[in-house]
Amino acid sequence: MTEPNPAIRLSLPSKGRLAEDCLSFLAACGLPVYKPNPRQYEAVLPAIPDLHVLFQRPVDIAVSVRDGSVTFGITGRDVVEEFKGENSDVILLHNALNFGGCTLNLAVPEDWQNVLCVPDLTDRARQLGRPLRVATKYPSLAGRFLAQHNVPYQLVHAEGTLETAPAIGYADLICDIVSSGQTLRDNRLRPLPDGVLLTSQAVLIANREALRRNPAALPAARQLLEYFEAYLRASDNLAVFVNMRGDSPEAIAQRIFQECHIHGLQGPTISRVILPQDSQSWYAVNLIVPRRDLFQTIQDLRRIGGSGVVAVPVTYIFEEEPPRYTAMLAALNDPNA
Ligand SMILES: Nc1ncnc2c1ncn2[C@@H]1O[C@H](COP(=O)(O)OP(=O)(O)OP(=O)(O)O)[C@@H](O)[C@H]1O
Ligand SMILES: O=P(O)(O)OC[C@H]1O[C@H](OP(=O)(O)OP(=O)(O)O)[C@H](O)[C@@H]1O
Ligand SMILES: [Mg+2]
Repeated sequence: MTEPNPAIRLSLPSKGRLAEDCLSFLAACGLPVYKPNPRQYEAVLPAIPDLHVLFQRPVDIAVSVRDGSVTFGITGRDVVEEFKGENSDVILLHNALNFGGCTLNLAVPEDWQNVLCVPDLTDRARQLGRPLRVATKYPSLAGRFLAQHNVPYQLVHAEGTLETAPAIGYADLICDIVSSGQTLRDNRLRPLPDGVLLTSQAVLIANREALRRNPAALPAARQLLEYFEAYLRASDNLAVFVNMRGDSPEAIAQRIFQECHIHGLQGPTISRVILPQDSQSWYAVNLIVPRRDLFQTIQDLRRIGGSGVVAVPVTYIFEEEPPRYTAMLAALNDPNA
């Protein structure tokens, strides 16, 4: 096997919520990661042998890609937004990898009865006669949001479980990640409905200058994006096969166009079923349909004479060009960026 190119680095989460889901996502995309030694912070991705895979903390991934020491990274959009800095070289290659979904929220103690929305925080600070102490690991995003909403605030930096800060007494409220909301409830905190700073999920980022400097990284970017896009597009769809009587493929297509809600990606593929003796003509119809439309599709196909509907998962749907790769090339060629 080719040795990885040390200059083309992909950093993946080493721990926390994203670590396992990231490896499962890559494997499901057909890009499994092989870690020769479980204790080592390096690995290979046999499908893209040029890539040198590293493992880092999610925050450190955002920082390493920003600095250019790492070319590509998969981490949460929340940490990318917090750490990318002004006029940064971080470019978002894929903004929705469909795991690590969460929001960054302001949450207050449940018993703050008069605080139901963000503007109420300003009144609360006035009553207390001092800025509100906000515990967070996102000082930049939290500071900007609170300033925009004219809330007098003082940030309290905290590591570990922030949700205990108000009960212990070293902060008044928190700004942290929420997913199911269970951690907030366990700590008698309540999210403010208009206090959502950001919706996050796992994203693929790259360093613009590292890509410009090293054109050998472009085929790796292309392959990552091809597989990610084709896999994510396919995971929402099913391939449906059904046999149908009819005089001709065109006649069956007409019935489908007139009677069905679902027509497939471009249109149905219809091919003749060869029978041992020449009786009636049968045709096999193939369609790609959104998973959520399966029930409707089965009913539609039955109504127009379909029999024996088979539905199977789709692994990949490749478009002619991965749109996000084209967008990446445009971002690299933009002389103002
Ligand atoms: N409950 C959650 N559900 C879904 N995604 C989450 C959740 N909590 C965090 N994330 C995502 O995972 C990323 C890493 O968070 P996590 O708490 O796992 O990191 P960590 O490595 O434990 O960091 P730290 O040591 O600072 O706590 C976050 O930046 C966010 O994008
Ligand atoms: O809304 P929920 O579903 O309860 O999830 C939110 C919690 O998840 C994350 O912490 P995590 O559990 O990863 O632990 P950590 O504090 O050690 O990072 C985050 O920091 C919240 O505390
Ligand atoms: Mg954590």
